[in-house]
Amino acid sequence: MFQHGIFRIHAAAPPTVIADPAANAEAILNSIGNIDADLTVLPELALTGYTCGDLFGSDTLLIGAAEGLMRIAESTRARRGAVIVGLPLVVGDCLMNVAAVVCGGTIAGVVPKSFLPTYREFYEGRHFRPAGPADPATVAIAGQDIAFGTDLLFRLGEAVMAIEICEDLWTPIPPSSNASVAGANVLVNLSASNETIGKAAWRRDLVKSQSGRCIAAYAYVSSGPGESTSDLVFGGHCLVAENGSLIGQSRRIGDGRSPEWVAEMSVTCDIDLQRLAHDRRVVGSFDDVADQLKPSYRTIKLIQDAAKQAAPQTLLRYVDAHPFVPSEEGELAERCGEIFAIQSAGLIKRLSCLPKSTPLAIGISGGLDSTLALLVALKAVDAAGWPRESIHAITMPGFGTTDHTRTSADRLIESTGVTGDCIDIRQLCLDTFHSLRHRPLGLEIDEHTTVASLQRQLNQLPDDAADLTFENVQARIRTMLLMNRGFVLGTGDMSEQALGWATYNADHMSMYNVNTSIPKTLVRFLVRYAADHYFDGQLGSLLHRIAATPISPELLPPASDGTIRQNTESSIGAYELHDFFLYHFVRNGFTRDKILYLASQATFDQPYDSVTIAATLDQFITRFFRNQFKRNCVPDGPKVGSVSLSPRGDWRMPSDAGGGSF
Ligand SMILES: Nc1ncnc2c1ncn2[C@@H]1O[C@H](COP(=O)(O)OP(=O)(O)OC[C@H]2O[C@@H]([n+]3cccc(C(=O)O)c3)[C@H](O)[C@@H]2O)[C@@H](O)[C@H]1O
Ligand SMILES: Nc1ncnc2c1ncn2[C@@H]1O[C@H](COP(=O)(O)OP(=O)(O)OP(=O)(O)O)[C@@H](O)[C@H]1O
Ligand SMILES: NC(=O)CC[C@H](N)C(=O)O
Repeated sequence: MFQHGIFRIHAAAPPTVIADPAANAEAILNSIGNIDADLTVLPELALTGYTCGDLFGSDTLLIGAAEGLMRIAESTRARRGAVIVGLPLVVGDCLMNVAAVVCGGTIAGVVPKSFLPTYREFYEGRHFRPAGPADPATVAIAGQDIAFGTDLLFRLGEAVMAIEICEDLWTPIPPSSNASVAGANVLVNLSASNETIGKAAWRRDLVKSQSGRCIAAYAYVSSGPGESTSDLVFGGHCLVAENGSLIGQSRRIGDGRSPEWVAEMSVTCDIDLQRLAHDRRVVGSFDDVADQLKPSYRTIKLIQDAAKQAAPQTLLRYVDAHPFVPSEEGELAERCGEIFAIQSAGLIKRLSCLPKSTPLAIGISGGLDSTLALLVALKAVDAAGWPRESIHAITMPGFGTTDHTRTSADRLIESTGVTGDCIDIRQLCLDTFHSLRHRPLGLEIDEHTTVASLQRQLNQLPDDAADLTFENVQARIRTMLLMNRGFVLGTGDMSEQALGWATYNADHMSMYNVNTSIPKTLVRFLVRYAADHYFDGQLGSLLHRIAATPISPELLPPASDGTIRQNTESSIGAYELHDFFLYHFVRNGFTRDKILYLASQATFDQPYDSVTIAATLDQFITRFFRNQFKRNCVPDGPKVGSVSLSPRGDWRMPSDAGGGSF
């Protein structure tokens, strides 16, 4: 068993020899012999082949299948993990289509198929009896009584496995639905599902949606092309899904890749059982149906030799370094389009509650966040039929404003047809320092100090000069000016809120914040998307220039060459790390150790060493807890994704909770 709740599943459709159990057992053992997995799943009736027809009536075939099962069971004495294989089994006076679970050298239990397809190309009812209330609780195999029934769950470490067989999944209420409510988190399907046009997509959708509905892993293995092709062709489609997402799938006949005939299909995937457990706890409605469940389930604990439990350390699961930014271009564009539409729709509705053409005030810094808010506002006023002039885009240069962002801001305002204004806030700030008797960055000021003289002195300060009041006064003056101008559109993004990287009651406050649920790592892609799809020409190129600007609050003076000195990421750590932590901390509820482990498996844009990653995570956790008081009074704004920090909707936490133990 891996650490951190990682459970490895190998799903395989080995070569099949119709009606030759010994050959099939041999092929299975050859196929899975070197596989190191917690669970190996093989197809429906894999020991005989699914397409044996009336040969299922042959004693020779049935005895051979039982012998094949014993061989596979024996092989698990020397291997890690459980194996689940399909075979025909005599139960009382009938023949049943079953899945046998073997582990640690023994047969742990047998689960029969509940729903037999006997329509169109299928006629299982001719050979088998479905599971039913009269089924025995045990069945004799090679002189041993083995647990038998659809009420069996198999526990291996943190995994609780339930089994269904092919058609079971294609019914309105698959048996795995009840089993999941009874505690199963790994649902297994042994299948023989032939390929016809469009069926693979349907099968994949069923697997994905059942894994999502049951908040579980779902492993599906269909018979391979070695089955008889008298009438049907089987593709060997193996799929593993986890809570609605496909984690991996094998090749299959008809997948459009050559060569078309592959004897053996398989896929190996790592499932995250801790993530599933977290999601089940969070979705409180998940087991509301529990008291309507039929008879209780029997749980069989699988025993394996302790010496064989050590697992490989290389994770097969892809750990996305940028969970908020899809790496595939098409998916990224689709996501940006959807998010931009949600942001605009949120604002359009809010506008509908205001007197027409109320001034919408936005502070335009030339940075990414305010640009995105402006673009959303443009979309919203256009859609609401308000004139663009109702947007009041105001630049408010201060002591730290650089020419680069100032120029971007001016050009942005010019090229969008909004009402523009520029208010130099420095005199107001100087007056405020006087009133507060505050020495900005330690500099002496008196009645002779002018904005120009103060700016000169500020520009000569060393790079490490710091003064929080100096920064906050500028931010608060800007907000005061905006608030007296109209309905203020907030610009702060979700990552800033997570870290508390905003001045309380300044850029933290607004009347509506369209960026409230946008992670920082996605902002530049949203701006680029808008540039490419809605605002082409000159404005489009300007937006691309803005998208390339370093992230900075520009509250401290620029460096002597006029460039941005205060780089946010060098103060608080890289946003790509913070967004990674935010996703796993809030969305998945993972521990510090688990987040560090996942970070060690991800490929970030920058090559951070483990010390930097750990230190940045500590900074994230400390800031996240310390700054809940800011999040507890944020303005309304649209949620766009599963991760959201709204104190009304998604993340309710006392402001005085300590993060010491996290
Ligand atoms: N704020 C945000 N801004 C931009 N992107 C954001 C984001 N939060 C998550 N994302 C991204 O969205 C993607 C999908 O997120 P992930 O956490 O995997 O989301 P997932 O659990 O797969 O759910 C996808 C969507 O379906 C919804 N869902 C799923 C299952 C059940 C229910 C229900 O109501 O019962 C709803 C869920 O709320 C979410 O909106 C990820 O790439 C994630 O990083
Ligand atoms: N020079 C400025 N002129 C007008 N508004 C400003 C100026 N500087 C900051 N603001 C306003 O304050 C908000 C927060 O500024 P800050 O620079 O701290 O954050 P930011 O997240 O980097 O924002 P942006 O990416 O928009 O610069 C900005 O989004 C903007 O609305
Ligand atoms: N073996 C089965 O139960 C096959 C039936 C299933 N509906 C399929 O076509 O894949």
